[in-house]
Amino acid sequence: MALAIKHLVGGYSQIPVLKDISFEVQPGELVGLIGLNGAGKSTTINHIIGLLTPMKGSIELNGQTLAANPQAYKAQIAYIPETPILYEELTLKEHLEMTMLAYGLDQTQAWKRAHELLKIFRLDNKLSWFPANFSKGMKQKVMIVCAFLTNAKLFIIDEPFLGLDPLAVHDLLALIKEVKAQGAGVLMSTHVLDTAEKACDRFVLLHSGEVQTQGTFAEIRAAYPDAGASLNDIYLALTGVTRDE
Ligand SMILES: Nc1ncnc2c1ncn2[C@@H]1O[C@H](COP(=O)(O)OP(=O)(O)OP(=O)(O)O)[C@@H](O)[C@H]1O
Repeated sequence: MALAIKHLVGGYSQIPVLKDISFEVQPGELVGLIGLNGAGKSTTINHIIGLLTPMKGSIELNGQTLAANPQAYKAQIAYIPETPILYEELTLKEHLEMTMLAYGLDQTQAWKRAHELLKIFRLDNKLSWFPANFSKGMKQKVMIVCAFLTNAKLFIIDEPFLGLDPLAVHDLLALIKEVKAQGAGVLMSTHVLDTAEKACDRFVLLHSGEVQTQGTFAEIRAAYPDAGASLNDIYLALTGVTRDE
């Protein structure tokens, strides 16, 4: 078991946004977190990374909880937010050094890995650049490089496909495959359902703060045989929206 969310009720104030959510992400598995705007994807992620505290239910990561052992829990997670969060006063090199320090990585090994990742994302000649000089996609790539430097057990990636060029999407999917093969779990929220259909091992479909359905694409298609052939069709049918509307 990597991530286990059980009966999570949560949100931002007294009124819960998430109403009794349960799902798991197993080691070596890429799970797609799918849902309309406002369905509760970011709220779920905010609970997993510890920005929000559950009102009810539990979140465990390899047996650790945030409440019992915050350091051990957080050390297992690498998070790539939808909107890149970088420090304006730090260079790319300093961002990488900070990640290495924060995760207690061996500098020699980590720099070897960093150079591979920087080359993949064509940032290898930009180590002295500040975030102000990067485009939005380049900032996203910096966050990807920092996340994949770590030996995290769980990667959480919030909508990676909208700001990245097709080559970077391809390279990111290859990296995900690599960390999955090493036993990490990956939870990815996205609206790009055709890519998700091909890449994800399982799906959790959220609707109005509830898990509407979950399973592999084959399982979901078998459960809703009349809903359509693609994840996009099934999702539109399940949320009650037709293509003609
Ligand atoms: N900071 C906040 N304070 C109060 N309510 C919030 C806050 N952020 C989100 N919400 C509410 O929580 C609900 C779920 O929002 P959430 O951001 O989790 O959706 P989402 O599935 O990530 O949507 P999107 O696809 O637009 O990113 C919405 O009703 C939203 O209005």
